[in-house]
Amino acid sequence: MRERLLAAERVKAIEWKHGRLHLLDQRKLPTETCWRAYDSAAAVAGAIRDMVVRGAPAIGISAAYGLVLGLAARLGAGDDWRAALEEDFDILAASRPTAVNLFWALNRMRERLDRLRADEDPLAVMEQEAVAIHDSDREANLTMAQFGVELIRKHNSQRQRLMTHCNTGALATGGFGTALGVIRAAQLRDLVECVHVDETRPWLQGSRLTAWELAGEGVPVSLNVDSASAHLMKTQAISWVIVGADRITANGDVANKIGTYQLAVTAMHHGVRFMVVAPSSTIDMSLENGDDIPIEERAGSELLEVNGQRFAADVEAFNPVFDVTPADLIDAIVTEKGVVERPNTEKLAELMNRKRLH
Ligand SMILES: CSC[C@H]1O[C@H](OP(=O)(O)O)[C@H](O)[C@@H]1O
Repeated sequence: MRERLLAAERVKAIEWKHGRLHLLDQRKLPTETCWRAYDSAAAVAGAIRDMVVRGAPAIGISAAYGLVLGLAARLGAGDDWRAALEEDFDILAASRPTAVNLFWALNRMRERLDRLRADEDPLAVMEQEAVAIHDSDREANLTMAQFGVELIRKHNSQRQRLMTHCNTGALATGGFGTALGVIRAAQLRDLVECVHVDETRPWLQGSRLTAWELAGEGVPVSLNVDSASAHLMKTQAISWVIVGADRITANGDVANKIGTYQLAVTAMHHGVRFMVVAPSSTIDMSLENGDDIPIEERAGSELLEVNGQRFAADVEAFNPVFDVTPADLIDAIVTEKGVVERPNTEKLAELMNRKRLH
């Protein structure tokens, strides 16, 4: 399966070359392919904030490269670069609040910096660490794709209908995707009759990004408005809802794109299995449950304006872009360390004690 996924790879969102970070501007997809080059930590923080790049793992990877860019500038200034670099850590950490992968990546970069030996070149070491974060995410996705497709086959080895929300593909990660990685693997194992894709308002990650990623690889896709997902689960034989995550707490509660919680409630009501696919860098054991996950609220203009046309004047807009799904609505959490069925605190603690495979 690993080789077949590698052979099928068509899409990437992040490239580090010649000491600069190149990001595919996801605000322009699918109608325009526009790559942007970044050469400072502040500019990368802006790209994360403005969702040029988005998706929990992709945000973490981009922040790691952003820190390398910050270090290059600080070393060049010749001042006490460690103290000056704190400003870059802070600006990157402030870019978006919910995806814990951002903080996991910055912490991993800080830990490597703290282990720097006098005979090591700081820039070379930190660039290697950022590349390692990127590569390990790709490897984790290949592993999770295999774990997830085996879980699907365990319950049903025939072609079946799957549902997904938002975008969890190559555009949201270091490659292949998390939930979309499982769906890609299911397609390669001839297990897919149709993938029902929620358009995922207001940013339309589903209709603009997921439909584009999957259709471009011949995966049968049916796009639906978010409010049709309950009707689909009632009237179609959907076997799994498969989604990603931005932060998973110690008890298995999951923060993910707004709309995920109601999908889970509806899935429980209709006997549809619910799978969350996320690398262990998404698991935040410092939070006991999902009540404490910071939920990002974005500008009301994302709801009230389209293509510069404002829908309604003087109208308040409530625009939280994540919600929290309680662990008891989740059938399985798939990570690169293994699969946790019926997640709870004890099972997640055991999983996190396992050695990372990549
Ligand atoms: C592979 S995790 C992707 C995760 O991130 C998305 O949020 P956003 O597009 O706002 O960064 C969404 O929650 C996805 O599940």
